[in-house]
Amino acid sequence: MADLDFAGALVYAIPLRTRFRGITVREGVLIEGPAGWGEFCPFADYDDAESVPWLLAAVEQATRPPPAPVRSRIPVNCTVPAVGPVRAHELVAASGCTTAKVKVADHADSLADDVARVEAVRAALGPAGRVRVDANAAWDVATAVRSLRLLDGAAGGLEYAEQPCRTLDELAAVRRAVEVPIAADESIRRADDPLKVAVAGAADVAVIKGTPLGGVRRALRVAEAAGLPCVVSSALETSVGLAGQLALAAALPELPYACGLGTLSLFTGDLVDEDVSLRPVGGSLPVPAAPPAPDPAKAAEYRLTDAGREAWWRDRLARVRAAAAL
Ligand SMILES: O=C(O)CCC(=O)c1ccccc1C(=O)O
Ligand SMILES: [Mg+2]
Repeated sequence: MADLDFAGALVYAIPLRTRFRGITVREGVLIEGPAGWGEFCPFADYDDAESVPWLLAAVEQATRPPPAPVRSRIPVNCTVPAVGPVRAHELVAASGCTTAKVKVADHADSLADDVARVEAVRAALGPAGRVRVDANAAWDVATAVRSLRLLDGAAGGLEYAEQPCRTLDELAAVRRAVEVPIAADESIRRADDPLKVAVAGAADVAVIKGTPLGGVRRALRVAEAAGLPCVVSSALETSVGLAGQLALAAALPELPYACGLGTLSLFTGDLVDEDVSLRPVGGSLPVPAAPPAPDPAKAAEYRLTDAGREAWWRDRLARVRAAAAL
């Protein structure tokens, strides 16, 4: 990969507005190549082997133009972290989205909080909106069934529930027991064979994250193998990496649901100029022809300044590059 500027990689750190997936500051690296900029941003708890597809996604974006789009705008959901009902209502009302994804099961005994959050989100969306929940594999089957019945009532009908439990067998058992459609997220990302998800009768919807799946082309193959309706979702990239996720959503043959790509609202800032920043307007995002380049002033503002931490990222990039044989 001689044409990629690994030495000139920009290491960033952007604070989040609310804690999400246990993190308060999003960190990553931007790398420039002949087709533009790519983003390498595996979460800190991912080991080198698990980070390889994240690097392949960055390399693909920096070296190859995206596949041909079949649509030019992508409807997105508002992502509601584990906040109180007043804040949840504000977030949804300010988002301009007609679909909201609500994080649930964030802590032990969260059900009363989850119900209040889901009720507030429904009130903010009105009866025509869609409410989905994401439990990030936190429940066992019995808890999932009990919780989803309650949350389905609180929502006045849930669009679907994302990854209520950890295993495919558990997802299949929940799916048989409740009316709420089931979406697989972690089960797709971490499966050796995404086809198993459909075969196991475990899900109605596949959540496809292009960054951990190794880029747009690999993710398109996973989507095809899954044989289910797909929702493209972010891994909390800046606008640079989100451009690739929009290219993926634009290239899928069918896109029946709003995508989880409105996540820049969880960030306090971005690395590109306001004009090209991928913040949803009126509940959708445009598909950029090429990834936006970082704005030098923004890159300077959010440059990771802790020297030890910066060295950790550069070292990690070198190790993952070696593991990927790039
Ligand atoms: O799907 C969305 O609305 C936003 C993306 C999202 O929730 C997410 C982002 C990073 C890591 C994990 C997840 C998740 O779906 O659990
Ligand atoms: Mg999820």
